[in-house]
Amino acid sequence: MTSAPQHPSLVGPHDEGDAHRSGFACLVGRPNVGKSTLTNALVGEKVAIMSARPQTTRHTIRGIVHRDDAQLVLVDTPGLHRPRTLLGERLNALVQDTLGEVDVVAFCLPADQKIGPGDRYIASQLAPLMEGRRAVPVVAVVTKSDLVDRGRLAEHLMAVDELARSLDRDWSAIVPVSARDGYQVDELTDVLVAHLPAGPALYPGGELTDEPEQVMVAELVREAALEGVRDELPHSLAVVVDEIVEREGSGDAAKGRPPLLDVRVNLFVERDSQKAIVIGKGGSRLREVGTNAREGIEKLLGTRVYLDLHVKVAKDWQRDPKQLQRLGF
Ligand SMILES: Nc1nc2c(ncn2[C@@H]2O[C@H](COP(=O)(O)OP(=O)(O)OP(=O)(O)O)[C@@H](O)[C@H]2O)c(=O)[nH]1
Repeated sequence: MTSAPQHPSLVGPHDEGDAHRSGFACLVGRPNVGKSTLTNALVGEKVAIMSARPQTTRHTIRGIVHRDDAQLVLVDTPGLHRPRTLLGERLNALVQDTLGEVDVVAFCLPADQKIGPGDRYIASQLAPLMEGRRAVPVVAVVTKSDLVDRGRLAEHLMAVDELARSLDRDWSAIVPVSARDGYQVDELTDVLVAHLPAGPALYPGGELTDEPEQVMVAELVREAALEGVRDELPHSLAVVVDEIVEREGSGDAAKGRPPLLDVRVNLFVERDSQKAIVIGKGGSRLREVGTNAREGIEKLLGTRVYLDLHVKVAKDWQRDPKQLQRLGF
């Protein structure tokens, strides 16, 4: 008796239909629909910063799904929303640019919420991308399926189908998933991979993300700085990493002592009153922010970190194009 190979895809030559595929997928959807959680479930490790509150994902964070037969690069976009400030407009422009370049778009609609104006707005933005010679396929992903029973899920799937029809389009597929339970996450990967062109891996093996370390460090500091004061500083905080440098002579490979990194970070707020909130009485809050953020940064970079935080006031940075550029938006 012969036993089946454990990894069939590793054994034997690929025939034509089995060619290695690689490319980009972009997750879009209203804030809080589960894009970051789904990215993490697909990639299998925590790469994007998650939050119970909407709109913390400001940067395009990519995770990479490595398989023997494919490499899928995921782009987790900031929530596509109606622009209110210049920053909002920039984010939307960024989203549109990203969408035009990817091989497939995954449009996330949560199972536990009726389709609303926000979803319709995004669908209307996607519609033009879905036609013409360079049409981008859009897969409708029904997230958080674990929160509803089968009957409601079936109803929701029909409503999602109807949403495309109302725009005279068709989704390439409709896939219900639960990132929490892992339900159909692999199936979704299969569906997305099927839309990628044949090609070699775009990024080397073990690499999980091509997001510059600096952006991820900034996200960790931003998360820690907003903890507990989001209502007071909703969108008024920008975080920029000034430098990450290894302290000379700090590491000793022979003794297994990792080097110490000096990480210098600027936090920009819009008003003096906000600066006071971030710093706290006698600097107590800022110290706490530093401790919490440092823990995450040490995990991310895999070494000891000395975190140096500076809070600065940059008036009305959200509305000023020059300031925005300086802050990396
Ligand atoms: N029950 C359940 N909850 C989920 C699932 N996926 C995400 N959530 C929760 O939904 C909330 C929002 O998830 P995120 O992944 O941060 O949503 P997002 O779309 O990335 O949000 P933004 O960054 O604001 O655009 C979090 O509280 C998650 O725990 C799921 O599959 N099932």
